[in-house]
Amino acid sequence: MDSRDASSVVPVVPVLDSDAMAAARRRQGELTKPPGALGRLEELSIWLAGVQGTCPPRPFERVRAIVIAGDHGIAELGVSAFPSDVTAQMVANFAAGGAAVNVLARQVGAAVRVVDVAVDSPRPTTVGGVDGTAPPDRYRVRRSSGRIDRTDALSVAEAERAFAVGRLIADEEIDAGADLLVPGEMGIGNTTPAATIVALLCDREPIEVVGRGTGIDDRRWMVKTAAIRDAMRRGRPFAGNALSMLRVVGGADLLALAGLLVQAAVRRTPVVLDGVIVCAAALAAERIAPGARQWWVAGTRSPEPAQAIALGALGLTPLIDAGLRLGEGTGALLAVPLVRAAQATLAEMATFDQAGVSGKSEAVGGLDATDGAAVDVT
Ligand SMILES: O=C(O)c1ccc[n+]([C@@H]2O[C@H](COP(=O)([O-])O)[C@@H](O)[C@H]2O)c1
Ligand SMILES: Cc1cc2nc[nH]c2cc1C
Repeated sequence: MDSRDASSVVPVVPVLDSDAMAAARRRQGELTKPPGALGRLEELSIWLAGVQGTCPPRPFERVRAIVIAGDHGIAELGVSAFPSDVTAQMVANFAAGGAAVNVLARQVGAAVRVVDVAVDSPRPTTVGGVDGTAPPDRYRVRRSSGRIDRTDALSVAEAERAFAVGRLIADEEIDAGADLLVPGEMGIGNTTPAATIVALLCDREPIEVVGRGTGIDDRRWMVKTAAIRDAMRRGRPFAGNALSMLRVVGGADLLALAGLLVQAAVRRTPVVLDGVIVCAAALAAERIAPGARQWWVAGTRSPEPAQAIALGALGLTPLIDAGLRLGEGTGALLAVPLVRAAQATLAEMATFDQAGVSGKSEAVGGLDATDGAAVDVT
């Protein structure tokens, strides 16, 4: 996992289908609407053609929300408004179908899978596999990740395992037919390692990345900022190697998320990104497997400052900005109807020719068919 063995896990990421994207861009210009009038739906539809390799793109049939759960030793410092016990309690709530992610997944016809990679409990708190029949030990890396201000989050072996678990989850889901993945997470304290990773990868100060997480007061904010500072000091020597950095100042959940995001790209499967933790993992994943970001769309804007920094570095702009700061994949699930709308409009709208509508634009200033529409989403 350190520089000597990182090369063994650098996967090759395929590129989007540029012919399908060109066809989608052309078709957008022929549909019965002024050029660019469907705003971000147009750019999204072109991206969908690129990821599916076909124009028009197909409707999504199997959307999967995958909540990666893990605790963090740094929580014992008081960097969160809640105690670590809440992680396991929320995992039980996910299983019972009572959490926000369950409700929002039902709204968009997605199933929720919860994976305990490092919850602070003696035994795994979740069932295993796509259908809940695999041994949960297969996915569990350890009991809570280490306290990153003074120890490594994981050993080298644990980190390799966590990254492999994320890749395994993506493979299992895609093999079972998933055509759109929505990764989320649950873990008290996890905004601290997420902010640390973004600061190190984007060369920012702790004060620029620290956020209020679950809603901390000023006293906890100061403790959290100092924790990020101390963790950054430990992580800085690894800033050139994203895998090692996740091992030292991230955690099992962040590594599993990074593995899942990389493998989704390798398997040509689109992903909707959620809040600050998923985006921190995505930033690291793009460093591990350059080009992986082409396969992701940013679903939601989080008020956490590190998320905006991560997305800026990835060149991604969130589809919605509704003030969500829950995690679990909830913000990303809210964006799924927009992704579906992009597919449906490109696939189902009539062209000017078909509808007998005059398609010649008289816009002053020569409004271009690509204005506001065919922007490069990579
Ligand atoms: O997704 C986000 O941007 C987000 C922002 C703030 C908090 N969270 C969630 O809250 C937990 C982490 O917050 P904290 O304060 O314990 O670090 C974790 O379970 C996340 O899912 C998530
Ligand atoms: C109750 C609760 C639910 C959550 N879901 C994701 N992070 C969370 C943090 C808390 C505290």
